[in-house]
Amino acid sequence: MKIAIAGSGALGCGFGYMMKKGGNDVTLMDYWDAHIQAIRENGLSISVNGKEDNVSMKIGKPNEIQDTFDVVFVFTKSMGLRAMMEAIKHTLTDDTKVVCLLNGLGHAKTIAEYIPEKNIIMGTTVWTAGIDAPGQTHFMGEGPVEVQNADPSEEEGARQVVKMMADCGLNGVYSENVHFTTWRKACVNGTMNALCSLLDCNIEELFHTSESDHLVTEIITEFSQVAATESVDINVQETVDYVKMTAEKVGAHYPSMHQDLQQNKRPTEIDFLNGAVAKEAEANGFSAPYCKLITQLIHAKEDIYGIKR
Ligand SMILES: NC(=O)C1=CN([C@@H]2O[C@H](COP(=O)(O)OP(=O)(O)OC[C@H]3O[C@@H](n4cnc5c(N)ncnc54)[C@H](OP(=O)(O)O)[C@@H]3O)[C@@H](O)[C@H]2O)C=CC1
Ligand SMILES: CC(C)(CO)C(=O)C(=O)O
Repeated sequence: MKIAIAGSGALGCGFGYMMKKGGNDVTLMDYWDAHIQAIRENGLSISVNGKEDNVSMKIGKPNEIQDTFDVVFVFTKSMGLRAMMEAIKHTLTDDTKVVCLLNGLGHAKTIAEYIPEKNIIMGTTVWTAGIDAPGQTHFMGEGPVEVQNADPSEEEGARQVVKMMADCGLNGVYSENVHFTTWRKACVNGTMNALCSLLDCNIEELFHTSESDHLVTEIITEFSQVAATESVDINVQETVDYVKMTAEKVGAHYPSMHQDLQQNKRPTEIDFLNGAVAKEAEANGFSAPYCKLITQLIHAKEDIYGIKR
């Protein structure tokens, strides 16, 4: 397949690498000059579950890429999705599938402003990744990547993307209910990402604290109440168990929000996670006090670090 990665940070490089190794024609797109230059000059250096490799990859800024693609994976941060969709319009044909695995809520609506629903594939992943230096990244875990077509009549296209990812070792899985999968993943990030960022700890450390059970249960209860307003059934106890199982799998990883806030002093995705839940709760006439407080605290920390939103 002819594939583009729109936003080639940590996860984008990991997916791009795996899909190139699997025999696809992959182009990375990004705006970060030092990263682009490093990959052009020295190739992408990547460690996949501890195994080092270096590959040459095509990379450019969206306006420099004149090709069109069969599939585009968007891998920006949530705040950058709209601008990226605008910037890559010329690389999309009437049939290009756009796959979105970003953490957070509400992305399908943003993408639908740019392409027909028949071409949207939504999903989640628990692969983890990080950037060590421009042009140097790591990619860890075993997946899965769960995706589903936004338009119910377009299952075949999503199944082809699932097969391609499975063939590349990305553990692609077809999701029978991507709304549920997205909300369940939002519960993972609304607990682990927000709390590890505030407490400045990794996931393993968080789950060894005496308060983690209580905090995780309260936050997931609020996510569940808002999910119900969208007819998505998030069972609190099952989801707490799922979050703990995910935490055991990813271990001492620092979630992407911790990487943003504490390590790189960049804006966080909190408004698309706990912030979105607090806002939707209020719009529906109830409150989500844990999510609201966590959002305010993350924004206060961004202010202390002088991070512009
Ligand atoms: N990392 C992880 O383990 C996981 C991440 N996710 C989700 O995937 C999505 C992408 O996340 P992730 O790949 O971690 O994001 P990154 O921050 O690594 O990359 C996103 C974009 O940020 C910019 N960027 C990153 N670092 C720098 C830097 N130092 N200087 C300048 N620009 C930089 C680049 O875009 P630009 O140059 O255009 O600004 C890049 O395309 C998010 O929604 C995240 O929540 C989901 C599961 C796991
Ligand atoms: C680690 C993981 C899978 C869960 O927190 C993640 O989604 C992230 O780092 O953003």
